[in-house]
Amino acid sequence: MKGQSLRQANWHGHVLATNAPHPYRHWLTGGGSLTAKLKAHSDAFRVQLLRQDTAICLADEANAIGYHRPGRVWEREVLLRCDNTPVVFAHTVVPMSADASDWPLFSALGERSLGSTLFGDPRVRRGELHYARLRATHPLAMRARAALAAQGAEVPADALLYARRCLYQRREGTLLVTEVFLPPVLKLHRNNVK
Ligand SMILES: C=C(O[C@@H]1C=C(C(=O)O)C=C[C@H]1O)C(=O)O
Repeated sequence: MKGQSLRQANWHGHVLATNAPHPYRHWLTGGGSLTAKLKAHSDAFRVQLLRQDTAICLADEANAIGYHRPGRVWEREVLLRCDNTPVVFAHTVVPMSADASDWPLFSALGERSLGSTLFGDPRVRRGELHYARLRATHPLAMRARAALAAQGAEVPADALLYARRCLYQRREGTLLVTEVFLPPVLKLHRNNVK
């Protein structure tokens, strides 16, 4: 959809135009694992687990995971850190109907990257990437800001937060990953080591 730029977060089919200049394009687009990409742009990569428990999914993600209305899911939230700087707030939800055979490693991930279990598993199918600019009041924008504030780091009040979302499927299971990119990600540079 040429020319269509990023739109406000309601996720429905907003495709990042391939030609529109966008500071976050490098991070919002592209296949492959975000973990791998972040590792290539830092000397030290870490997943900081914030929470992994059951929760009620967000209103704008219920439909994407096959729920008719917001309902209980397994929820995982992490900060991805490059050289100890938080650069992504990631939020993943899995329907409660999923069983261990659908996502065998999900429940015990800890601070291992989810991506390390998704990419390279031939049974995992990755859906389309959807993009959004999150309103300041979007729950994930607020949670990202709160997570950073709890770490003593601030996201400038006027900073626009851009996110992408992708549905993964494996056997009968679905898993929805939302990655909120934090302004410091723009300062990363590809390292020459790898
Ligand atoms: C899906 C990936 O896994 C990353 C790691 C996550 C985690 O550990 O919870 C969540 C989202 C991703 O940014 C990836 O590396 O592409």
